[in-house]
Amino acid sequence: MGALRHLPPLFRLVWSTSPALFAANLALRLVRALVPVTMLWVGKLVVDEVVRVAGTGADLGGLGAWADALQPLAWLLAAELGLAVLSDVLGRATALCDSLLGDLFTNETSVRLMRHAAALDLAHFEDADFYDHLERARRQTTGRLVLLSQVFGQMQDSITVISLGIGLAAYAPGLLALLALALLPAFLGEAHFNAQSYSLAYSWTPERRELDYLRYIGASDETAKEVKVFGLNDYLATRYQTLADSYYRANRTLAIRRASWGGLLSAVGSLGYYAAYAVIIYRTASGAFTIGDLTFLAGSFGRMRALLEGMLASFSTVSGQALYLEDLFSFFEIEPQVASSPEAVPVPEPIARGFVFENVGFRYPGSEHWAVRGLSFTLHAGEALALVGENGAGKTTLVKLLARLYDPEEGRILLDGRDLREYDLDSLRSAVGVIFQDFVRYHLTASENIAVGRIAEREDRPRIETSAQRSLADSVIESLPEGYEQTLGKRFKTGVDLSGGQWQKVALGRAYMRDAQLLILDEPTAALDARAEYEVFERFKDLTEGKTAVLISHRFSTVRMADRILVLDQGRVEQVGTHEELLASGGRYAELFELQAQGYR
Ligand SMILES: Nc1ncnc2c1ncn2[C@@H]1O[C@H](COP(=O)(O)OP(=O)(O)OP(=O)(O)O)[C@@H](O)[C@H]1O
Repeated sequence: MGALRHLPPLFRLVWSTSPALFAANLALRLVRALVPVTMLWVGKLVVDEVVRVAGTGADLGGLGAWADALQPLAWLLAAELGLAVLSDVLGRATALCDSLLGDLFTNETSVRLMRHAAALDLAHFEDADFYDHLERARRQTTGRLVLLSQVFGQMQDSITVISLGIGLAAYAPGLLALLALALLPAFLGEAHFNAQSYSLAYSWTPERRELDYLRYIGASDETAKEVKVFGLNDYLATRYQTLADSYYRANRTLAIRRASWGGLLSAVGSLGYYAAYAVIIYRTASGAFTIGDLTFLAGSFGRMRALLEGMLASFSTVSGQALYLEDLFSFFEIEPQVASSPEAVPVPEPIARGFVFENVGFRYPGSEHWAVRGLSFTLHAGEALALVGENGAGKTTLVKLLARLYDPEEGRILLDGRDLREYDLDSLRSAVGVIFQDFVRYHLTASENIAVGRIAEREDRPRIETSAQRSLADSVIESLPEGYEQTLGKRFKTGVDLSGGQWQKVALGRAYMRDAQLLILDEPTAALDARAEYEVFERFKDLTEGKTAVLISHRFSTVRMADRILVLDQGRVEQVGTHEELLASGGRYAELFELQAQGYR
């Protein structure tokens, strides 16, 4: 029952999707709800009339007498026919409203979910529990169609039951109470098993996610070649099967218990119904009820029992599904931690002095290990700074802090003397452009793949083409059958995949497209051939002209391009200086440089 508290917010959400459809749906259902009792009543009148006419023993031989005697019956039959047609029309109209409303609702909640997820912190996405939550919420946006029409159907059936109940109460209030009492155990049983199903599904979320993941790596374009050459298929299939089997077993136990108890408790309900029926037959036989009353009462009881049982089943589905709404609504309640403060100021344009890291320390959520700590250095406005260090030294983490994907746990980062947290987040993000090492290969058109660098300018074709030229992506794109309109990647039928280096040129185009005040390139040339790398560097100066740039690379040919170099080791600054200074000082930089140089000799 507690789960039902999610229904009012659900209704508000549905109402906001389309007030007109919502209201039409309710109105149609209200009318439809009253049709059954009216039909049963007309049916009773028909029977009573037939009995009456038969009882008068009137001679129906003459046409006139015949017409006179049967006229009321004809009217009654016409009324029944009208009601039957009305019921059918109303049924179709409500089904139409339900499906339109359901589709709109799915679209709207999906969009809301995407928007909300996008507003959350990166940290959330790196947290498995959050992912489970997101996954559960996501399932709600597609599955809730059924819930909606069930809730509406439930309301309609309740009105029908009440109307039948009023009719029945007029004849036999005691029997009504008997029926309600007999159905109660089945109702409680259903509610109990729902709660159990939900907690089973809930506790298995991580495993269900693993199942999805295994299914994905077992059969996806991105993993197919590695799965084949390593012969992973059997391993993955067996692993899937083992996990799926244990989930199946847990589910089966519950399903069997539910079915057994459900059968038993509903037999109690049937018992109540037949007891009431027996009483009605007895009282008709003893003359207390007419034959018409008998048909009305038997019909009403039958109808009511079917409705109550249906409602019971669907109530338990409704409350069961409403439990899952918890996931959706509580997902919407998650607030981002990295956000703009109300007094936030815009990022200065141009940045006058630059960024200062003051004793910055950061641990990833859930990790004991400091990714960076005691980090202090200055990134001057207009300079190109290279970050060098061994794997795991903290280079990417530093960049994430600079772009405020995370906030430091210790110390602070200043921009022109103000804490980064005092700036408006949108303005900060707009001033910063990052091309990550693991940039995204969007399976969209080539032009969109560059335009993502500044999506607001996606219609600015000259800007896209200039960006492509400068990042050397133009020759790649021009050789595609459909040029800039070519869909990239293999996900869609018309897509054409690129080589690693070609993708990197496209991604680099985003940096030119972005044209941000602070440009961060994480391994921008790792996949480029020697000639392309050389050419990119030729253009590097004009990419970073008048801008502040941060460059992460393991290639010293790239690193040398920078004005200054920061050597990181285990999350701390080990050395800072120009290439020449660092070589002369003979520390870690000189050592790493020498190691790489040796490889080329
Ligand atoms: N999302 C994460 N969650 C937890 N720990 C992380 C996460 N990302 C990185 N780390 C840890 O933080 C430390 C710094 O990682 P970072 O990615 O900044 O290194 P890096 O210098 O960029 O390395 P590479 O040269 O391999 O790209 C490492 O010890 C790493 O294990």
